[in-house]
Amino acid sequence: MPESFRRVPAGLTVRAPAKINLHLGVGAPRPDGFHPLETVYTSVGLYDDVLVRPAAAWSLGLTAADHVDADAVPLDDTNIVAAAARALGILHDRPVVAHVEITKGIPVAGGLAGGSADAAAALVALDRLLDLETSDEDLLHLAAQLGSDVPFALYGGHALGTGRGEVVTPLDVNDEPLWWVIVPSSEGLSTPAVYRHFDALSPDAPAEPRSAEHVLKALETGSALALARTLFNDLQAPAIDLRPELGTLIAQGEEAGALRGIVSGSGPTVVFLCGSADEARGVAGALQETGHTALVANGPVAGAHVVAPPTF
Ligand SMILES: C[C@](O)(CO)[C@H](O)COP(=O)(O)OP(=O)(O)OC[C@H]1O[C@@H](n2ccc(N)nc2=O)[C@H](O)[C@@H]1O
Ligand SMILES: Nc1ncnc2c1ncn2[C@@H]1O[C@H](COP(=O)(O)OP(=O)(O)OP(=O)(O)O)[C@@H](O)[C@H]1O
Repeated sequence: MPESFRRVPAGLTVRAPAKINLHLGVGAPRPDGFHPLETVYTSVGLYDDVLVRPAAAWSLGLTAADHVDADAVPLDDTNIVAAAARALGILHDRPVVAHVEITKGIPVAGGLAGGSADAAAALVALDRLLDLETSDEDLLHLAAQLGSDVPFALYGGHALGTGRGEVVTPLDVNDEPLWWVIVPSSEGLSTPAVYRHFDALSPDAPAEPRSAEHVLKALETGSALALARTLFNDLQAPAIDLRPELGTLIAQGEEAGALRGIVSGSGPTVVFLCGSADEARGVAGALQETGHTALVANGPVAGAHVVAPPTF
């Protein structure tokens, strides 16, 4: 092939999903301030995309869906995507620069790990763009440095999380699709603030977090109803104490036909597990009529993955 026909790929897009904690058991804080967790993560089809293009200097842009508060995302060095680029640069001892464009579908500070999804997507995208050939082990290590939820965003699927949430073991369980209605709030909640409120409300929390055994058994059956009965979140009580309207919302969605409603992670997003796609659409419609944003999504879905072929 003549040299003039050889084109250098101009960019690629990596997509990463939101997460929901099917079980979130939280223990008393460790000496480093983090809380020991036993959690069961699942990924859902609500995504952020990270597009990277070759560039001589670092730049970061953002486009956001209507239900996402774009103003709440910093575009300076404090963006977790910039931190991901710095971490890759340190590992490979070279500058990691690119033009990066985040397209956000995951609400900000919503308990759905949107920033973590961006970090995981950026690690994969920048690694590919710059041919860094980072090993999976190193990617997971960098992910854990960036945040407790970031390793799971690389895996997707269903997984057990231990440690502070960063030790992820993929679960080989029934992959029947689960149907969710996701109801974000217009204002986010700070994850550290919700953990601090957990400490204030539960001064005698046991060192060991509550076991995920019931959710794990229910997942094996593939029954959404069995799973609904076992959903559990230790951060729900502090999140509702900070935002009492979340309790009302949960009751409203359950009355509208959801099998169960629960606060997602540190909140304030509430997620409703439904029996089918039709039931999810019905619950979403009922909540939309009362003025809520209600998104229908299913899962589990893949973790961070390339979605667009290189553009030329
Ligand atoms: C609530 C969850 O989303 C459940 O999966 C996660 O535990 C939060 O994970 P994340 O946002 O990736 O959290 P990180 O960025 O690692 O930590 C942010 C802050 O949350 C608190 N934090 C987080 C994880 C953990 N196991 N214990 C904590 O106390 C700490 O105050 C920490 O400074
Ligand atoms: N790329 C990013 N996307 C969203 N927020 C970011 C990003 N980079 C930095 N941030 C900051 O991180 C904070 C938390 O955002 P994020 O959306 O990850 O919260 P979350 O979904 O509650 O996370 P988690 O469920 O992991 O606790 C935001 O308020 C924002 O200031």
